[in-house]
Amino acid sequence: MEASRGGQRGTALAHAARAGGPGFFPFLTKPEDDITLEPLQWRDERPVAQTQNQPWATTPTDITPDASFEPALCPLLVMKFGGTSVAGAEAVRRCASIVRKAQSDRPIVVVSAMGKTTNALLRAANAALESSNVDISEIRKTHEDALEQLGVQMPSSVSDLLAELEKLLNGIALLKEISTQTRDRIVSFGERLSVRAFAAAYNRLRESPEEVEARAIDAWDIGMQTTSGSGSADSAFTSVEILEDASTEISDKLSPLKLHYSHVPIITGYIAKDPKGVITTLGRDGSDLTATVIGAAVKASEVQIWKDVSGVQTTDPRVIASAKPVRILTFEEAAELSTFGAKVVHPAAVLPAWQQGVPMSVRNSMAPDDPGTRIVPQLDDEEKRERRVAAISSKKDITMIVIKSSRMLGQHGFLAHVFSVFNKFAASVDVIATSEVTISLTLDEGYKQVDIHSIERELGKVAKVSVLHDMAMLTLIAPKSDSVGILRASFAVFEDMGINVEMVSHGASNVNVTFVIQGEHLLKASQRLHDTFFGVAELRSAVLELLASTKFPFVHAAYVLGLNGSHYSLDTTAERHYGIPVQLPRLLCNLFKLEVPNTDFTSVRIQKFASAANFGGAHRTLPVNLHTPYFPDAEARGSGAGAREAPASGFQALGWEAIGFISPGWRLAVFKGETRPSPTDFTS
Ligand SMILES: Nc1ncnc2c1ncn2[C@@H]1O[C@H](COP(=O)(O)OP(=O)(O)O)[C@@H](O)[C@H]1O
Ligand SMILES: N[C@@H](CC(=O)OP(=O)(O)O)C(=O)O
Repeated sequence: MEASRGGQRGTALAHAARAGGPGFFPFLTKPEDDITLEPLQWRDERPVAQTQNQPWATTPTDITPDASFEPALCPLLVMKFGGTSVAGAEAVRRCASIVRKAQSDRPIVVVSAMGKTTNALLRAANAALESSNVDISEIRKTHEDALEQLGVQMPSSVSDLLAELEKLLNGIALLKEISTQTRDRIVSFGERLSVRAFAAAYNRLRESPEEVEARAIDAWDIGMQTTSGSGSADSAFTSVEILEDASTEISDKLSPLKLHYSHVPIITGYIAKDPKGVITTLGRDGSDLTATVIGAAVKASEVQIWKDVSGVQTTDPRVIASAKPVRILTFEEAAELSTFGAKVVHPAAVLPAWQQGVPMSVRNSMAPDDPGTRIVPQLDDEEKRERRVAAISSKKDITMIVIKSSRMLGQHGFLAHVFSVFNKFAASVDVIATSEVTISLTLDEGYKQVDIHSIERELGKVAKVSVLHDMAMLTLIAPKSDSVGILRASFAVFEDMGINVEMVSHGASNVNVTFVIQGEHLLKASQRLHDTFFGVAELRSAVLELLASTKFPFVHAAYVLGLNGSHYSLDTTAERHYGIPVQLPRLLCNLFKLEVPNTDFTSVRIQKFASAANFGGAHRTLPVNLHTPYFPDAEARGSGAGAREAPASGFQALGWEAIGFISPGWRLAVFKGETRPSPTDFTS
């Protein structure tokens, strides 16, 4: 946590947190309730791999060995490298050396297609279909160049695969048709090529013949079997499911490595076969699912998802540059985050690891020493205290359907009928709200093509139906226990921006609040919400930094500024008075606005604790602190006695509403309404 970053600042943050809230204004925040999570089978008896890749892992001595655990069996570590992490020779070499360093943890490696190869394969298939143009030069070049730059001779398996791919595309060009199964077969080449290149790169790094060799493996050869069907070309959706028995077979195939780590398996992500031997895919970004299914099957010490970002960020860093890393998430939070649009892990991938209690992490292959994000069953108490909003995710291309019917009034079966229509057209509903006569719900069109017209026509027989296209969903991953403050702060943002919230889903999940708004507002609203929930920590640090570095020649340091809407009327005296850094009141004011939106407090004042003595009674001060209430009564003011305990009512009688504290020794005074204290109220 940030508290460990430095002396005064650290203490202050820890102190503020202890005072009962995550922010500077603990007197205005409600104490946090516990987050309740689904019960999990947490296998803490398993040995945990111990490497520099897992700085948080418990030491083996912390672990009580399970009597049923075969001592000679050592756990395996699953490491998945996404396409962005293996986009070229340099990237592949970097990842191979990350794996090599983790060798003592017996890694099982899962690799995606290099860079954007899956997209290139889909383009090649379309070109063959639509213009009989067979061209694999882009795909060939990606792999040939990488191997050449790695100083590796082209493995015959790679040239064989390229030849097979070309043949397949020629077939499509000739027949002028492509089934979804054939399309899955075409995209499977991406992963089949990349594991062979990765294994070759790994073996090139080996320094002695004793060092274990890497072996490229197609996932179906270790038992990755699904039902029949196909994956979507452009979304995480797939119609296939991994067969229940797959887990036993995967375990049978890979568990011998626990006893004798004979080779580094480099396994294709994303692809599988059905029982008839037809190639299937797990949906776009499906390699994460391959990794967690393997991790769960072998009860891995951890499943690491290596990407090109330092773990999960507070929001998509490509969209909002000020996104920050999230250090820890619960499985539940990670699952909600990816289901509601964050490209963190494949939406289905968290579940297998969660069910088996196998910890996960999201790491950065460009910065392997960065701890990234840990995904764990539960937060500890301190982490819970610090948690407000963990992250924000969003989805565009959402369709909202509003179904109005008086038939709903007091009737049963109406909802069942509505859902039967969605079922008939295989449309999956995301968010839903109902009233006596209206049902509002959203469909994610980006996820899966849905025949909206037919749904509309069918529902139109029993109700008035409106379809709103181009809607967007903004989801805050935040504990339900803190939802009042979060909803208040979010609505303040929407109100300020004049954005209509069409639908809110809150309470259905322990950890998420979802707003449906018009798509055109998405970017700006995400930015503002992100500033609201994640600008605070930065501001807090900046304020404390300034306070720490400010030498107050006069211990009593004020000043006052307006908080009128977005206009800050910085007090003109601030710069001259008491050496207060000119940016401090503004920072403080911004911080206050973020933490306590919709406030009608009009001024903020900072002061040094118990300062009166230093003035020898020559000034007046109001060192009031709601947590340790002090109040200068009439006699005390100007007496030099400084802080005296007094009832807050006296304070309010002056029209001054509240005072909190910033850090030990510093107080923050906040004044309400039109009362604007004059500097003479504070100084002699
Ligand atoms: N909340 C988030 N945290 C981290 N990355 C995110 C988030 N939302 C979106 N992303 C994006 O996801 C990208 C990584 O996804 P992707 O390119 O599919 O990785 P990979 O190829 O490793 O699976 C990041 O570069 C980042 O821009
Ligand atoms: N190659 C597949 C599967 C995958 O998981 O890729 P990545 O790990 O790069 O998201 C895709 O592009 O969808």
